[in-house]
Amino acid sequence: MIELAGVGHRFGDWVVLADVDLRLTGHRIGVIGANGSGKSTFARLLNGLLVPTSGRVLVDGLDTRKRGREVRRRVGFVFQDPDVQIVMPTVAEDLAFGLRHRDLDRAEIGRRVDAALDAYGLTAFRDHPAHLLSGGQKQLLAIAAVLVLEPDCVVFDEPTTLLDLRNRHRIAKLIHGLDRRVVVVTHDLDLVSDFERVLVFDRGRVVFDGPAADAVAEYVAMNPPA
Ligand SMILES: Nc1ncnc2c1ncn2[C@@H]1O[C@H](COP(=O)(O)OP(=O)(O)OP(=O)(O)O)[C@@H](O)[C@H]1O
Repeated sequence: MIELAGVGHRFGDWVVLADVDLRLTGHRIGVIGANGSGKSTFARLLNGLLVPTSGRVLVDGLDTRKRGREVRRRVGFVFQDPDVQIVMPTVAEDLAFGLRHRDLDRAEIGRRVDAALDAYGLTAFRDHPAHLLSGGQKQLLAIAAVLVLEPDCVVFDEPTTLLDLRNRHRIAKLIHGLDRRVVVVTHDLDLVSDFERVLVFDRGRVVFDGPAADAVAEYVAMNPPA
C-alpha cells in the first residue's frame, strides 16, 4: 500500500506538486497530464528517489524520508531512458547486479538471472554487451533488471516514449501481464486505456482520479484543439 498524505514538492521556490492526498490501491494505476504537470516528480516520490518537501509518502507504513532503502525493495522504478539504468557491461551481469546486494548465494543468483533471461526473451543476449542492444531490448533489460528483484510494485516513467511500434506493443504486453501493482506515467493514452484507475495531473495537482475512459475524456476536454 502506498499512501501520500498532504504531499507537496518544490524545487527552490517553484511549486511542482501541491495537496496530493492519495491511497494507491488497485492493480494498475495510470498517470497522465500535460508536460511539466508534475507526473515524473510524483512517480519519483513513490519509491523515495525524491522525498517530498512537505507531507509524507508511506509504503506499507514506511516513511520514504526515513526508510528509503526498504521502500526501494518494495517499489521498483523503471526510467524512461534505459541507458540511465543499465549499469553493467553485459546483459547477464546487469541482471545479477541488484541481486548481489541481496542475501543470496551465487547459485541462486544464477538461477534467477537465467529465469529472467528466459522470461524476457533475452537468453540469446546473455553475454552480449548491454550498450549494443537495440532501444527496445534495452528497455526490456531495464524492466527485467527491476523485476528480477521481485518488488511488490513497479513504477514506470514513460516506458514506451523512446520505442518504435513493435517494441511499444511488446512493453505494453509485458506491463499488462504483470502480476503485481504497476504505476505507469505516460503520454501514451492507449497504454493505460484499460486501467481501472488513472490519475490526471494538472499544474501539480491531481484533478481527476477514476477509471481510464473517464480520465482520458477529462484530459482531452481540458486540452481542446487550438
Ligand atoms: N530537478 C529539478 N529542478 C528544478 N525543477 C525541476 C526539476 N525536476 C523537474 N522540475 C520542474 O518541475 C516541473 C514538473 O516536472 P515533471 O518532470 O514532474 O513534469 P512531468 O509532468 O513529468 O512532465 P513531462 O510530461 O514533460 O515529462 C517542471 O516545471 C520541471 O521543469
